[in-house]
Amino acid sequence: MSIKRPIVISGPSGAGKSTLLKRLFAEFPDRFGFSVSHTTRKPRPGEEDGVHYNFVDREQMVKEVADGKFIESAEFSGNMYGTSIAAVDAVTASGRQCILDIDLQGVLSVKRTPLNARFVFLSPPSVEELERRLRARGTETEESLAKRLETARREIEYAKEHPDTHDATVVNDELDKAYVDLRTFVLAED
Ligand SMILES: Nc1ncnc2c1ncn2[C@@H]1O[C@H](COP(=O)(O)OP(=O)(O)OP(=O)(O)O)[C@@H](O)[C@H]1O
Repeated sequence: MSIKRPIVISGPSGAGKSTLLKRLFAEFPDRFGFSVSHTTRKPRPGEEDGVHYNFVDREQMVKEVADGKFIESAEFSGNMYGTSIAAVDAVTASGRQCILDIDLQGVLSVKRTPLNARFVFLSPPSVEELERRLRARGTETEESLAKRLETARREIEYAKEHPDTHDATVVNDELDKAYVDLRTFVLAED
């Protein structure tokens, strides 16, 4: 069986991307592989280097981006994030379908590459609910929370105004329902 097109999931911070992908990888460990992004932000409790992210310092990342080692990279909330060519190659080499979790700037960059991905936008039910969830997650300072909410408003607005950017939108209101919707999208034949 040939490997299917990569899938890009994007959506505001706190929309539930990690939560839903964790379920997907638990249900289909052999079918899907995660493209591990690089970031210059500090790990959150429970995050493992090389698993959730490749945690790097800014100097190293700036150099590798300049050396052309990244498919996309972007500045978000005061930190750099990016997808290295090696991260996608590693998944493909394992024989799995690649799943990428990237922000809107990354989505627009990936669209200009030959990756030929399918795109799904994960939306929170509202910005108010997003704020509640981010506060409950307890990972943000007031400053980073405000930045994330501001970016979320822009991303939701952009997705509304440019519906062609994504092949599907999943609203993460009730988690089980959102998971079924996401699962349906990722399993759909190209
Ligand atoms: N449907 C849901 N109902 C209630 N809480 C949810 C739901 N989905 C996710 N959450 C909670 O919301 C918080 C944010 O989810 P998660 O960390 O998965 O978001 P994310 O999109 O991966 O964020 P980031 O991009 O910042 O990593 C988590 O604490 C998670 O447990």
